[in-house]
Amino acid sequence: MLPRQNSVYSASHGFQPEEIKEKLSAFPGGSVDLLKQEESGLAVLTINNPSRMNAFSGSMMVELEERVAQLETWTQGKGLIVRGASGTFCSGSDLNAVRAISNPQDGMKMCMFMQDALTRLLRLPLVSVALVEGRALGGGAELTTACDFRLVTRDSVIQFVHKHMGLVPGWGGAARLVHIVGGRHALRLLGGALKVDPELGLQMGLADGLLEEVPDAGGAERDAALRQAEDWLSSYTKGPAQVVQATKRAVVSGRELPLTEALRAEKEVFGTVWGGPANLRALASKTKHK
Ligand SMILES: CCCC(=O)SCCNC(=O)CCNC(=O)[C@H](O)C(C)(C)COP(=O)(O)OP(=O)(O)OC[C@H]1O[C@@H](n2cnc3c(N)ncnc32)[C@H](O)[C@@H]1OP(=O)(O)O
Repeated sequence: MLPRQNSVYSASHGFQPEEIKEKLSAFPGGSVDLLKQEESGLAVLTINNPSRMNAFSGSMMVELEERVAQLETWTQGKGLIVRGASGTFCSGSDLNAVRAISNPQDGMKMCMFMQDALTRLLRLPLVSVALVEGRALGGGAELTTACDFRLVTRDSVIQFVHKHMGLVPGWGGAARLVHIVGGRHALRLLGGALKVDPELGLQMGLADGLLEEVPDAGGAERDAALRQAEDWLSSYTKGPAQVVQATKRAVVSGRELPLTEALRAEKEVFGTVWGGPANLRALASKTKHK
């Protein structure tokens, strides 16, 4: 199979996704649900395993990769919200599955598979937001870093508990955390397994916004958090999908590539919108930026 354009690993790194998918599928439970709203160009990805605080079973890891593949081909998409079901984000990998694949070979394969899926998630040409309600622990904390932004609710805690588990992040979370908060804060969060409440998250730059509390508790409050996240995201997803996607592509290049390569990549992206329909419309209407 040809390596995917946005993948981290290929066969030359010993990456055999089909093999690890088969192994992971032996640990079922829960689901990863994708709801695409064609009209608005917004999608909601829900990590859904409430009886285990939305921990990732093996089959959910496989489903996550499948949902990312679906989003990679969504030409009309503009934004993505990643959330957990039933008012909590995600408690990391399912410890029952982890125990069963705790040998080094399977651990490395699972690590490559999840790093690859989450890197492709972050590289999607969509503006992505993790809506963090309740707890985001271990791999759940890593998942929040695979989104462009993090919005948190008053009750939220993001905690890289890996050190307490005798681990370090294995889903790409350490590398991404350093990019988000810098090496010093990343070392504090990983080395101290600090509980990041909204205040600390905002102060360190891990959180991009605190959502308002809505007095009516329960299901209505959870929907209210989703509505608020959609409103927040809509400032960045206004306009044609082609322009939103081009903007995100230019940022991904700038974020990941050395300057000369990033500039060349930006030129390629620029070529996709220069003289395009949105550009011609703006020129014809003599847009003023007051
Ligand atoms: C590279 C990836 C690294 C990783 O992700 S390692 C995994 C890191 N995550 C953890 O260690 C989470 C361990 N769990 C906890 O700390 C607590 O369950 C947690 C999330 C704080 C919730 O506490 P409480 O609100 O008191 O609820 P509880 O403990 O009764 O949990 C409810 C049920 O959910 C289960 N659960 C929670 N997190 C899980 C997980 N990661 N894997 C498997 N099962 C998990 C928990 O065992 C309990 O199930 P049950 O009701 O006893 O059958």
